[in-house]
Amino acid sequence: MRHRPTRSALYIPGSKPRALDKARDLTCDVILFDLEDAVSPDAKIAARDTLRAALEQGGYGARMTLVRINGFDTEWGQDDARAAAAMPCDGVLIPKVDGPADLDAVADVVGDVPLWAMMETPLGVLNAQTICAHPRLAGIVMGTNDLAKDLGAQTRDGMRTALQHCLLAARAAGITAIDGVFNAFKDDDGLQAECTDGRAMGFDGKSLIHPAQLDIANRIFGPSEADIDLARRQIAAFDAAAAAGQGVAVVDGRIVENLHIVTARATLAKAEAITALETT
Ligand SMILES: CC(C)(COP(=O)(O)OP(=O)(O)OC[C@H]1O[C@@H](n2cnc3c(N)ncnc32)[C@H](O)[C@@H]1OP(=O)(O)O)[C@@H](O)C(=O)NCCC(=O)NCCSC(=O)C[C@H](O)C(=O)O
Ligand SMILES: [Mg+2]
Repeated sequence: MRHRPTRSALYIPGSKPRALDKARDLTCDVILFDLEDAVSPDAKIAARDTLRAALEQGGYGARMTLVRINGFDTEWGQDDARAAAAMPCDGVLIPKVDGPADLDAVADVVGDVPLWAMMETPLGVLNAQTICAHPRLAGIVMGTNDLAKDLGAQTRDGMRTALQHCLLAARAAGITAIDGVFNAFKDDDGLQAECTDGRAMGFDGKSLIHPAQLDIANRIFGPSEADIDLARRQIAAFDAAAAAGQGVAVVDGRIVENLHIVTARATLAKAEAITALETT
């Protein structure tokens, strides 16, 4: 079960001290410290030191901290990986993963640091099963901008098969899956619709580009009061049914079986983990 909250995963350019500082007070569950696309080529080398200093200074609380490096097919990738391995972070996020060999190559450089993969190339999506089954992989983040570019997709629906295929692979491997970004960061209605869609598909959270997007993602990917109340009532009804020798209960006119109790317990565990994170 994935109990560490990942409702909101905010990209922060590793080259921007002001944004790195601001992130200490933001309500994101995951911070994606970026050395890749959010950093211009002329700022990439200096960004490593800027980011290392920010992480060493700390203040990011219990949020999950991942460092996105440049790919090993670029001049920066290997040095980024070496630098990230020495930073106090929870994992290294690898862009444009095409197959498990890309993970092996980074694993050889970073040692025991957990790996995360950006799923954003057609080949990577086709190889999602072997990528997600990699023993070092802790989670995936969808890269819908790169994916749309490579597919020629003009809408989210054009990427739906890829999104669901990657989600299936992540679930089969028991790892976390975070949805792609919504670029129009001033369009709250659009973000809400896309978060609702991602949650309905099964994603654990949404990657974000601006602090203004945090509240919507946290609300939609977190259990609501109604979800928590239903989970509690399902557990109570099922326990009562079991005590009476029944294998099935009924709540709000719907059957409740053991598998629903697994989901209900996960909902309560997620709510507790969110409360713990927010009070840290
Ligand atoms: C999109 C932005 C360039 C907008 O920046 P800005 O014009 O500064 O916005 P605001 O003036 O509204 O900012 C208000 C304050 O918020 C801070 N801020 C802004 N963005 C962030 C952030 N991401 N993290 C932390 N803090 C942030 C500003 O500093 C302002 O603070 P203050 O001065 O104290 O008031 C900008 O949001 C941005 O750069 N966003 C990140 C873009 C990014 O990371 N892009 C790459 C990742 S997306 C991607 O690559 C996905 C994937 O690979 C794919 O293929 O899909
Ligand atoms: Mg990308």
